[in-house]
Amino acid sequence: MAFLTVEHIGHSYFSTTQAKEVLRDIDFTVHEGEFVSLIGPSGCGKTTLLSIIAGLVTPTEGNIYVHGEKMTVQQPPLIGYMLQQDYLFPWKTIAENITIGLNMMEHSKKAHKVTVNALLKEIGLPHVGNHYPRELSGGMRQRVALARTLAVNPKILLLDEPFSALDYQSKLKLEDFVGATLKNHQKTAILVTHDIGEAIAMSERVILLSANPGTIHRIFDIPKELRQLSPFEVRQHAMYTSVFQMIWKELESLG
Ligand SMILES: Nc1ncnc2c1ncn2[C@@H]1O[C@H](COP(=O)(O)OP(=O)(O)OP(=O)(O)O)[C@@H](O)[C@H]1O
Repeated sequence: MAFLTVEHIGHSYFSTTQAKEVLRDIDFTVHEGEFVSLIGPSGCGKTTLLSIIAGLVTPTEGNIYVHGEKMTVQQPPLIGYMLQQDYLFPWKTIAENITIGLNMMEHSKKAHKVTVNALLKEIGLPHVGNHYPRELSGGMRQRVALARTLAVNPKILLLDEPFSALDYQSKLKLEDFVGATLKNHQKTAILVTHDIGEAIAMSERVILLSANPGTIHRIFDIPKELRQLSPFEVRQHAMYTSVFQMIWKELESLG
């Protein structure tokens, strides 16, 4: 059974004078532990689709199923979000920031401490728990944001351009880090990105949306040879350029 089923999703935004159809008949499934990317022209509805999957927006048409269960806005699945900005609270320490989601759950403070320490170690920042976000670089802050997301053990991770605010070197390092960490935790993830290279490097499948309204134009299966590599290694592989050119050509054909 598919872990996530996106079934005939359609969405329109309504104002007092008009309705704007943003998504039409979006249909795909994601398996447990799979990493899928959404790409497409600006304004084709990628963020709207993520918000629908997260249960933040009720679609005008269609349904979302997680593990076969129909999702409702009243009872959304436990979703982890990673965004372009890290949204760490500047007045809280790194450890307190990681604990924010955990505090809403019924665990003891001692259990929180164990989780936070394990995550700090995992993100390679074991000694920053008592520091404040302003003392960390952009890449380090995004690693903390990932730890905060993983702390609540979400069913699905939704990544909305989480690397786009970083310099190129930090972006490549963080792609590798996030890819390895999510694999390690066997998390199912959906990434929205404008960077075709990033989508190829991180994903098992790339879904290309066309715009006005957003529909699925084509789904690309990333070759097995690339899927076994880290994102950085994928970018060095001989097959990378041909996959890039194939997706680029399709994206260009959309105008
Ligand atoms: N709350 C809203 N109310 C009305 N229109 C909206 C709303 N949110 C988004 N839109 C419109 O819906 C369309 C799709 O927006 P969305 O942000 O989902 O696209 P996107 O593919 O993520 O864009 P980008 O790649 O530029 O980030 C756009 O035309 C946008 O202006």
